[in-house]
Amino acid sequence: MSKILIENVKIITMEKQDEIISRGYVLIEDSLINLVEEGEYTGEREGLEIIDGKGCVALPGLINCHTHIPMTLLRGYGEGLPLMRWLNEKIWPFEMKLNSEDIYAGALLGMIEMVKSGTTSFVDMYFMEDAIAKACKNANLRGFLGSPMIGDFWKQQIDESIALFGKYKDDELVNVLIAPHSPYTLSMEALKQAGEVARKYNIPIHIHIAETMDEVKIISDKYNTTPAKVCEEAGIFENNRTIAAHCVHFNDEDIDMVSKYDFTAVYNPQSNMKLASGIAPVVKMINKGVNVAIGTDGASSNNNLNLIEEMQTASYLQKLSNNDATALSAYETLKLATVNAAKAVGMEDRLGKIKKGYLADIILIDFGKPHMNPPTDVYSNIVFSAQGGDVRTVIVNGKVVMKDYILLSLDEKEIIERANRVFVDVINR
Ligand SMILES: CSC[C@H]1O[C@@H](n2cnc3c(O)ncnc32)[C@H](O)[C@@H]1O
Ligand SMILES: [Zn+2]
Repeated sequence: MSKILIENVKIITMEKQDEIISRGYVLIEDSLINLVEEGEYTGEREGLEIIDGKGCVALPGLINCHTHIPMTLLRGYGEGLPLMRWLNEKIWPFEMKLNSEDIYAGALLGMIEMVKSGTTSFVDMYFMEDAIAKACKNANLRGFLGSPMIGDFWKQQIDESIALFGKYKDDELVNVLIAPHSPYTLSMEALKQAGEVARKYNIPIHIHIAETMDEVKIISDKYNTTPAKVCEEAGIFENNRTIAAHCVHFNDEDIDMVSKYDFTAVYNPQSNMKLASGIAPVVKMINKGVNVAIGTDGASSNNNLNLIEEMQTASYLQKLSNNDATALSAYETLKLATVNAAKAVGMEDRLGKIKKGYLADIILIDFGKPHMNPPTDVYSNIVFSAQGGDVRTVIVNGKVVMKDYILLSLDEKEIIERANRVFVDVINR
């Protein structure tokens, strides 16, 4: 059995806002958290891997609820375009040339970036998810992976998802989702089938809904209703867990409707700002009881996968757009990336908190940096003052993947060089 002791550390459990252990320890046995206590560890030390957490704050690993991980390869590609032109003119022509090795290279680059900024789980949608699953295993990151259904090939794509589910159903790190791309890129028949297959296999759905006004118009012209209502009519939400990216252009009726389902709206503020898509009604959704999580979207519309930076933008944008400095506090924002995200993937009793019996996905943030002091309000310092590079140590599923800023499972230099080579190759193909 592997045992890790993190000691001398301040602990944010995310159980309650005022539940902060000012100096304590966490004992990890294999993949699980076994003890979370105040004070000194007095038990047997032989065989323990010790992590001294002095000067650090331990918190649950962050969960990025909407990504297209291999799009690190397209970072900065297709700049300055709104969504529909960005997809049609730049992104989709580039993606048509990608093979599974390219996707694997891009996924590893994304994983380095995520680990270094404190993300331990991510909810992804991309072509050839099997290559991304392989990268998850090599990097030791937790993935919730959906092979997309898009356009006319959805029947064979749904079969790919079922095969992927069969392959990984007992895996500790890889979880498979059903991923219909959106109501505007799929027929009603395809959306219905996505809902049915998700119910049959009891798999969550990952989809884009109501991202732009262009989408709202396309759907209104075709169905005379909203994108969210089309998904409801297709039975996507019925007895399914749905993780819906964007939800920017939800009206009040859409919000009331989704609040009745096991539905998570994923807020992607930087992508929505960069593509000028709009501002999601996050405060309204939370007040109506909708579970809201947070995601970066792909690195091409962001341009990074840094969830600490995303949390800061998330909160500031809601404060500004609601004209209310109390909107989406630091603590509420941290919940989007931990507790609410765990609920989104149906693992609220296993992920998103530092708690006995939970999976050992833990990060240590370095409070020794000038910009992290004085630590007046620990939540505010993490969400508003910290930078991705302040993440010192990362543990996923009880394995240390970064210790004292050094990556243990990935060769950073080699992965960056390979991704840069792939980008040039694909452009010239
Ligand atoms: C079919 S895999 C995912 C598909 O989605 C594309 N994509 C990336 N970002 C967005 C976004 O914000 N809205 C819609 N679609 C997006 C990605 O390039 C892949 O083609
Ligand atoms: Zn997306």
